[in-house]
Amino acid sequence: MNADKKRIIVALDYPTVEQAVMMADQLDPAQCRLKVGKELFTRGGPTVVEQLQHKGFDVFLDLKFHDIPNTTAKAVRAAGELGVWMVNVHACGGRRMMEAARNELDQVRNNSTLLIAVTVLTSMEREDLKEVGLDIDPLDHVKRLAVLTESCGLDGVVCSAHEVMPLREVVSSGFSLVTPGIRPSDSVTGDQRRIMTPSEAIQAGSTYLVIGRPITQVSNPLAALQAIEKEIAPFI
Ligand SMILES: O=c1ccn([C@@H]2O[C@H](COP(=O)(O)O)[C@@H](O)[C@H]2O)c(=O)[nH]1
Repeated sequence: MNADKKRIIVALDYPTVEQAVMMADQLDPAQCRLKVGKELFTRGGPTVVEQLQHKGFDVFLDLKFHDIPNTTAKAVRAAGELGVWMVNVHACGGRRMMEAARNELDQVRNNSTLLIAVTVLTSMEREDLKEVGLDIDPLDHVKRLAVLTESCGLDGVVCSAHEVMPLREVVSSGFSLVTPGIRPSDSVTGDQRRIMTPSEAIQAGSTYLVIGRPITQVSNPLAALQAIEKEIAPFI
């Protein structure tokens, strides 16, 4: 049972701060959260995060840190000090990196930032893993990384909605499962591979749905968001 009714995180993947802020201005912080990723952060830096926070939004800073433990931990600390709602690292950085990040974040005063880890990118399928030397089913790798992530004291993982049900057998119920790769039935897949519709993902048990282009790249973003909210409403 998820008490949090704000289940949609809108990915503000825009090339300019102006476009991102214009989109945020059409949204309601009581209804959704926002994600700032690599493109927008590289353009706008911490200022764009603060602008969105000032408008009342919880911000997921999706920079997927992956580096040596000290560097990753200090970057996560910076995110915590910025007061973001959620920040992430790559689980494949391993135990020492994730534990260092957890410890560093815990030292930030009055901090409530959620720290999660990316397992296998939703754009990857079995063949992609094979090419990088991992000849295994994505689900098996996601499970392994999720169990490792929880044992390092993190708050959740990024995975595809396909993995949510099997993951619940190996992680605790309070562990957040954040799922991008969400595609309403009438939207294009693009570069995503392990996809699900919003209602399927919620019914599978996703804690949060990360949705970008199906909302931000259509002619009427607000209508698209409202349609998704309506689609998932019976299941939350
Ligand atoms: O495995 C992952 C991790 C992160 N993402 C991010 O989510 C959004 C998805 O955007 P769409 O436009 O809905 O595809 C995007 O910002 C990715 O960087 C992901 O897709 N998969």
